[in-house]
Amino acid sequence: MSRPKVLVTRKIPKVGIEMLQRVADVDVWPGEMPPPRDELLKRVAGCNGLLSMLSDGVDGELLDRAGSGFKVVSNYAVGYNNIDVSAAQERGVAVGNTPDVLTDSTADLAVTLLLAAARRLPAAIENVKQGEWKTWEPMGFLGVDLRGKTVGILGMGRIGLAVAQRLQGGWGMKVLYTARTAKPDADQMGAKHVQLTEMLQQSDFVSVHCPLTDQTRNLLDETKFALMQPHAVLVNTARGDVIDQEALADALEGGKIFAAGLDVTTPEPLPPTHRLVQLENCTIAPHIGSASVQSRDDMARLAAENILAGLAGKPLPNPVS
Ligand SMILES: NC(=O)C1=CN([C@@H]2O[C@H](COP(=O)(O)OP(=O)(O)OC[C@H]3O[C@@H](n4cnc5c(N)ncnc54)[C@H](O)[C@@H]3O)[C@@H](O)[C@H]2O)C=CC1
Ligand SMILES: O=C(O)C(=O)CO
Repeated sequence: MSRPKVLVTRKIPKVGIEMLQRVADVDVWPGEMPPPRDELLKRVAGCNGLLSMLSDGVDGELLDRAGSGFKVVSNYAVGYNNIDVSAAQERGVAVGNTPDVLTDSTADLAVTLLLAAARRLPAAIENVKQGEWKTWEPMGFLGVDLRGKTVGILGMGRIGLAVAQRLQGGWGMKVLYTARTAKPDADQMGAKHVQLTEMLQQSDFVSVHCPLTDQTRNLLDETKFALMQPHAVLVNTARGDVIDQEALADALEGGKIFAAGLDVTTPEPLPPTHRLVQLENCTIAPHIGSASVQSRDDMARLAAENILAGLAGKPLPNPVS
């Protein structure tokens, strides 16, 4: 009997590739850049499984191109807004992701961005690099403190909760959160479930952790920035499209908020000429939330486990629906 075929759209840690190679013929796209769409469609034809990245659009066209033997898509990410899950379900294709194993690394990065933005660290570092550090400056690089302040968590899931725990435990911060329903884990730590408007009005820091969906696209727009406090710091490690990027740049430029720390943007990558990159009060990382050796190895393992289960016609260990 011939071995199944699996396409992996970028190099991932070898633990995942080796797991797949034990049962399947594995085609790993060799490029550092994502495969262009036509190449992706060409390579997926005749495959039985696809290990995809968050930048690969997995839609009806791709699933049809894969053919009738196609069984499973496993995203190398917890977020799966790049996958048309309904289209997969209609075709009997299972979809999986990699939750939990990247929660701590992403929460750590959110707190890092929050601190860096609050203390204007990138601008201060740039000052040293440019040889502009002349003396101890009483009024230089004044930032905002965290102790006892209020953080609003938009999307109190796994990562949102981990961020809330860090900020409450480390800096005694009061936690507000929005969610469609109250979250027992959050309520247990004393976090308060509120409406988005109240959260934005009352928070000194806002950290975004909801998935990108039709409901959350551009959720933070000009009207929402108008509610925020001028000393507020906004952090986004979820998806760029949850925030209207032009409205964010306006808010940062116009002093409607103090600073932002972003791990995700629209577009990605963000060109160096983009308004947000030019702003001194906008700290941007190139989507590295889960980029620790441990998390990326674990993601590879989980993503491969999903593929192996899907090929065997078994329920995926980490299915999305
Ligand atoms: N920057 C990075 O490298 C990473 C980014 N992510 C992003 O973070 C997101 C969250 O990941 P997890 O915490 O593991 O997911 P999760 O599913 O555990 O948490 C998301 C939470 O958002 C809530 N939510 C959904 N719609 C909402 C809305 N309209 N308003 C308020 N809350 C809403 C959900 O109920 C859920 O509690 C992912 O979907 C992904 O986009 C995740 C990992 C790494
Ligand atoms: O997992 C995700 O959703 C990411 O954005 C990258 O790990």
